Amino acid sequence: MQDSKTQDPKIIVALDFADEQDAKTLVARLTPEACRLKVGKEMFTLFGPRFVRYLVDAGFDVFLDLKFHDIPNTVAKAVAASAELGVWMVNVHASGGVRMMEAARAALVPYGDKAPLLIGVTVLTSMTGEELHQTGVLRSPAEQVLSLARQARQAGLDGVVCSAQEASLLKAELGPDFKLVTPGIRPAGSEAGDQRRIMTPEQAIAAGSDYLVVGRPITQADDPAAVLDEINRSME
Ligand SMILES: O=c1ccn([C@@H]2O[C@H](COP(=O)(O)O)[C@@H](O)[C@H]2O)c(=O)[nH]1
Repeated sequence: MQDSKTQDPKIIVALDFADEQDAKTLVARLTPEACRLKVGKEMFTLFGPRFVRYLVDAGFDVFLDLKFHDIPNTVAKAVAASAELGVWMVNVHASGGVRMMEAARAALVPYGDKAPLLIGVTVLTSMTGEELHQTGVLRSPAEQVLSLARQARQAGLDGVVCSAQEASLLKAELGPDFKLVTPGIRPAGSEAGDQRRIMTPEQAIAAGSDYLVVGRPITQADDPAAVLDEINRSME
């Protein structure tokens, strides 16, 4: 789905709430001009497609972050089901392989310019190099991210999820049009929590991130809309 908005908000607010009303209260304080929204595994498991449609109907671009990873046929069907929800972006794990990603790409062809952006997850931003090694991958995170991003581009995906720490490398290697979606964003002074490969919003934009996923620094703030405004202003 291409941008129909005049503005192109860079921040994607990660709605990770156990309570649907809490999420809706936050959403009521946000606007589609100031941010996009992400629904992940927690809220989708609790509240399902109905909650996604609520956000789409409210005019927000929605990133459905379910990180599909399965056999090609199953992933293709799941990606097509996501397109039916009218989401703006959907993702699959790039480590599922080129054939799986090609099947996902093909499943979106019938949707034409209404198809969501299709993005490959590379190495989770919560992972350190040591943790990656423990999974059997002996490359550094940057090397593994680049390898998976190359496969994602080969399969025709629109971009990848990576950490902003890898953004300048990927922009240099894969060009300006391949979208980089970067979680692990932490404004200076905020808690890293379980994230490990982090950057501030200003650093992420300077490194070449196209979209910055920000969850807890906004959703757990006393005034989430004010924090979002501050982040948007810091990136101008
Ligand atoms: O590599 C990844 C992929 C996805 N995520 C998701 O982004 C948000 C980040 O939330 P914070 O509260 O800002 O840490 C969360 O929904 C993750 O599931 C990621 O962090 N890293």
